[in-house]
Amino acid sequence: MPATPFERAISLDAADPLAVYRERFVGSLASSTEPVLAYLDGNSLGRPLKSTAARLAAFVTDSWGDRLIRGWDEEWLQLPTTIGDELARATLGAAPGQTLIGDSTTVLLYKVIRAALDARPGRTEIIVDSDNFPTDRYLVEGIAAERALTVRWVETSRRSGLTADLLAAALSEQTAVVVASHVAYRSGYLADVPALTRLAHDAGALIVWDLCHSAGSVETRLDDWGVDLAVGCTYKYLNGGPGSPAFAYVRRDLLGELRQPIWGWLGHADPFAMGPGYTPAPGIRSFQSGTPPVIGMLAMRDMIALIGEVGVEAVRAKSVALTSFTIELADEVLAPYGVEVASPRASAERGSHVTLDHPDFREIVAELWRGGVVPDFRAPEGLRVGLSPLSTSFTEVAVGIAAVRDALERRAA
Ligand SMILES: Cc1ncc(COP(=O)(O)O)c(C=O)c1O
Ligand SMILES: Nc1c(O)cccc1C(=O)C[C@H](N)C(=O)O
Repeated sequence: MPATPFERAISLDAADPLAVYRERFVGSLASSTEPVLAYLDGNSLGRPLKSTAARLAAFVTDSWGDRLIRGWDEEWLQLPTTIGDELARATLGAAPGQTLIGDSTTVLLYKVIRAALDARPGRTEIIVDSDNFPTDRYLVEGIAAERALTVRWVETSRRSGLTADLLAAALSEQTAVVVASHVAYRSGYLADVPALTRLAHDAGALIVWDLCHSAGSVETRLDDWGVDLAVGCTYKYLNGGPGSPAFAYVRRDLLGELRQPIWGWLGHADPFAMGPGYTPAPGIRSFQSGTPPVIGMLAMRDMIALIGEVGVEAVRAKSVALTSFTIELADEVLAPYGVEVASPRASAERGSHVTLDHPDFREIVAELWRGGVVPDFRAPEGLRVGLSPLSTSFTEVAVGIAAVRDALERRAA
């Protein structure tokens, strides 16, 4: 008799070389066969690592409490670039000196898009796709209005993403900047960053990549891929906690050329001179504006170190195994109830979440949350299963899919 989904999940967990890391997270399962909570939303907010509790407590007593104002000179002012370089090495594929932590994703995106636009004077269009994340679309609309430019919309479907063909058809000698997501927030579509970057460059444009849904779960090789600019959040697969600051990558040879628009004192070459006039700092520090959010940067350090320890290839392999298992169970268990897979079936075209469509999912997700199964809902009818490679088990996936089946079954009865 073929194994049931639960039996298969238990064997997959038993054979998973990364399973040992699950116990490092707060709220991880005591036993893989009896999950307390099937947490399937690590693509929105990652679980904290247990080591983070001690790191935060020690910061209050030893660092903030003991060093007080001296902490700025001794360590804190350097943290945006120190942690930026740690992140660059562990998962971004970027050499030191090009990555900065600070602000929110939205604010950093604004800064890099504006800087890129100003580097392409005379060009009149910004390209963005219609299913990109709202903040990306709204920023592009706002910046276009601010600068009297045109938004060239590329129509993407909520089940796919920005392909090379679609981008090639939209690019022209008027394109100044393209704004694109590496992993689409709804479908999980994984864009071909090197190919799209080459296309943008061939048209003389710059391209800004939103890495929110890939950083920490999908390998990136920003330097090798010739990426111009990239921004991502740290509260999803980098487990930095709610509202942890974002990161920005600016390719080294653009650093002298690009000027970001928010001229604050800590982006100045000599902030403590407090002199007249703004002279940008050399290097990536010119993308900083104000005081770094030090407390918010601490937790991600634990996850960056863990990804470095495990290796991003192993993290990606587990992510692919989890998303593949989710699709396998969706086809087997949920398709008979009319559920459709709204994510790419080819793992090479998929990030670390899977979206399933059904007209009843809005209500069903609310029921699931009450019952200890936590995916999320994205309109109009998508249930997103977020698979955080180092903290999600195959059994959590099986528990989640069974709960969805039970909810659909109750409706059918
Ligand atoms: C692709 C993408 N961009 C941006 C954001 C959010 O930006 P912010 O951190 O400024 O809220 C998210 C998630 O919230 C996202 O998924
Ligand atoms: N950033 C979020 C928030 O502040 C509240 C609730 C959810 C989020 C998210 O991260 C949403 C997520 N980026 C998405 O892809 O939908």
